[in-house]
Amino acid sequence: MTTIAVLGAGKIGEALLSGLLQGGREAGRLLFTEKHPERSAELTARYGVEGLDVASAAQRADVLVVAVKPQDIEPLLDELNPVLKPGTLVVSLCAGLPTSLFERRLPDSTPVVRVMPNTPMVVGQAMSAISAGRYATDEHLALVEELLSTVGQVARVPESQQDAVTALSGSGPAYFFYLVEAMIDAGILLGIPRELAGRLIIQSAVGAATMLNEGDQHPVILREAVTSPAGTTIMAIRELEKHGVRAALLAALEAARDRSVELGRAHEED
Ligand SMILES: NC(=O)C1=CN([C@@H]2O[C@H](COP(=O)(O)OP(=O)(O)OC[C@H]3O[C@@H](n4cnc5c(N)ncnc54)[C@H](O)[C@@H]3O)[C@@H](O)[C@H]2O)C=CC1
Ligand SMILES: O=C(O)[C@@H]1CCC=N1
Repeated sequence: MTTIAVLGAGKIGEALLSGLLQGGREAGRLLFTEKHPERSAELTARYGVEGLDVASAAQRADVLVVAVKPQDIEPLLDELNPVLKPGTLVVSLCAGLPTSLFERRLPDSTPVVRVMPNTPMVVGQAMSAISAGRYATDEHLALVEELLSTVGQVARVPESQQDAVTALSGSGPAYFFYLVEAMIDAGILLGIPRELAGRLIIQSAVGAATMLNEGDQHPVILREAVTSPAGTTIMAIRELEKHGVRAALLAALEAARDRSVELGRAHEED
């Protein structure tokens, strides 16, 4: 069985470890590195997974999953370069960083797969998009696909689409959390106690998501079915249109895509 080491066990690194364990992977086949010792001890206590240094992880693992912030990639690549075993698959979860950066900074012909996951991985509901680097074969892609399909859905995309994907599904959960937060505030405005407002909105979100996921109807049809002539919903929709919410979403996702491009450019030909 493949041994996987997560390099950088922060929010998404932990989501992956916990998702893989829930998906049935043995703790003994998972490793992680973490530069903060207290964080490392906390994760070992929580999941029974061993934390170690980068050189030992590179020796023992078949797959190294890089999950540090894009801004922290340089020192990690410097550390990894001299200790990487030939043929080890490097999987990057880093927003914006192209596979070419890893290929340039790691030993010749290192297979690299770029992934954009998202945090619903902790509940086995991730959306992950994967792209092969220059030296990654179809078998490498299939291995990453198999691994990530235990924690959610996986789509193969050309690497040229990864910045846009980052704006859509990578950051996507944050937009929904933001909407839920704002709608709960609206409940407070309307005099509903916070706990009840939370229940009403969260269950509405779960119900709507299930209809989108399990039914075969377009979101427009589903929204129209709620919008009665001269009813309540159309009054709310008019306000959303008046305040440019659709245009705001288009601009927001464009800004997220642009930031992903910028994060990659910061490491061009260093
Ligand atoms: N948080 C999210 O929703 C998503 C994050 N990502 C990507 O995942 C990566 C990690 O993001 P987060 O988990 O949110 O960040 P985070 O800051 O929570 O985690 C990064 C972890 O890496 C550790 N670290 C940094 N340098 C290290 C090194 N040289 N060796 C060992 N550990 C080191 C840090 O101590 C920290 O715990 C980023 O590149 C981000 O773009 C991708 C998709 C979604
Ligand atoms: O905000 C970020 O940069 C990361 C990448 C996608 C989601 N979170």
